[in-house]
Amino acid sequence: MTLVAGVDSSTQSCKVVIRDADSGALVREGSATHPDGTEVDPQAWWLALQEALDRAGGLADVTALSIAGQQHGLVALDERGDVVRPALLWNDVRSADAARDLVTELGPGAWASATGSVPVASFTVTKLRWLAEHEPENAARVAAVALPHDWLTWRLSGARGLDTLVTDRSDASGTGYFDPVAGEYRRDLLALALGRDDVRLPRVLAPAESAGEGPDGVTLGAGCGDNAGAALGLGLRAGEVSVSVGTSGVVACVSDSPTHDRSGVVAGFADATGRYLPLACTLNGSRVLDAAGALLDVDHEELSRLALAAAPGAGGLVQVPYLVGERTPDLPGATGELHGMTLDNLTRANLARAAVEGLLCLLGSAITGMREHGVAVEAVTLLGGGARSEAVRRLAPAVWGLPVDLPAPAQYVADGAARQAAWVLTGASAPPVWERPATARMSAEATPEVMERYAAAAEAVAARYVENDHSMPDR
Ligand SMILES: Nc1ncnc2c1ncn2[C@@H]1O[C@H](COP(=O)(O)OP(=O)(O)O)[C@@H](O)[C@H]1O
Ligand SMILES: O=C(CO)[C@@H](O)[C@H](O)COP(=O)(O)O
Repeated sequence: MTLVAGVDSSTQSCKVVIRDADSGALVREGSATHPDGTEVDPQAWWLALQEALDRAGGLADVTALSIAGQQHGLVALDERGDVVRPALLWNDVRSADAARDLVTELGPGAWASATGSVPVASFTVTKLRWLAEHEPENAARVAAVALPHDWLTWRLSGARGLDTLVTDRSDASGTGYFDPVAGEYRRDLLALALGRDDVRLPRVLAPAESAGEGPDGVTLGAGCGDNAGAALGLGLRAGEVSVSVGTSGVVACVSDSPTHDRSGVVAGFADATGRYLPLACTLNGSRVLDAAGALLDVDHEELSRLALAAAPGAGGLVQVPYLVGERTPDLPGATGELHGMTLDNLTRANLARAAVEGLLCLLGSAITGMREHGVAVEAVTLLGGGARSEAVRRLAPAVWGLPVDLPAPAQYVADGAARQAAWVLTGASAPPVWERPATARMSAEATPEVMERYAAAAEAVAARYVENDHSMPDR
């Protein structure tokens, strides 16, 4: 049996799956946690990767490996290959002003046609502008810029020199200085952000191209962004839509053609197979549930039980869950709000329900955003850690008014990376055919009034944010 490994180096943890390259059957797996925070020393990811690989039984009998990773994070390297400063992650919104300036300087239409996306604070390009403005000494030391998955692949390959850095088209498309249609970097946009363009960028490999050799002689794949990894792991076909409830919330769709949404709601990313992956991403995801559980002092199971014990609409309580600011809608400095409190409705069950409904409504607005920009959404496949919540699974079809397909909880991002690794071994024109995960379809009577009340509350939050001149709170 030929074994392949897939890694998901995500925001909160590192997960490894080891699968049979031919059938895709799961053989073993392991995971390790990442530190909290929106700036992280990449060394912590490296240590977590070693720990997760050990827990998954090591690489001695593994033939190929690919890494999928959280997108956008700025890993700035100096001439010796050392990190210049801790990485700034996709959910670090300190570059919100830089994003606004960059969009003003070029215009949203020009960004969308050049890169498929209008940059928000998550994008690497805005972090480079922030670095140039706020840490000029660090900015001057930058000799190469990598993304989390590029850096880990490079370390596994022996970190032999900046010229050996590689990436893939899916993750490059989230930088803000890559054109996914031409498959080329836009160094002019990098220079616009950093003030110079004499910086080495990872070579962009083809989907099934090898990135060289790693430990134990393992063949390395190019890797990919985590959302592209999930699409490959689920085996999403063109037109199929997924909703991931991880640290971020992501509505994504595999598409044969590129998108260029100048409103910025839909990011026009590439997928890991040569196609496209238009997606709408929220900054708030599973942690809305984590926070509600902590507030009510219950675990996830009890939070679900409480939420399902309350009536739809939580007795009038509406949570707008902008707990870490928000990206879709683009309100990086906003804070969360709880609306509609009365003596009667302020119960633990309603608080739990409002948290689950608030999260689902936020994701529902992202689904609406995708629809408004041309993506047909007839049903969605639900994944990510937050999809383990029974309340999320049961309430999603009602809040979204859509059938929801539930695959068994699994590491679909890591699975996609493993499938890419198997593809590198075949060198074929398409990834190996692995059985698609079986899904159970959940349907429910739609409760549009929940989304309507949420939309009114979210509008009030947005209006206040604009009135307050986009002030960023201390977090
Ligand atoms: N049963 C559950 N109900 C709700 N949330 C859960 C449950 N199990 C895990 N989570 C949450 O899922 C998140 C981790 O999901 P994951 O998709 O691995 O995130 P990421 O890929 O961003 O690191 C955590 O916030 C965790 O608390
Ligand atoms: O910023 C994005 C996509 O644009 C996020 O989806 C990150 O890629 C982080 O993913 P998770 O850790 O939440 O899976």
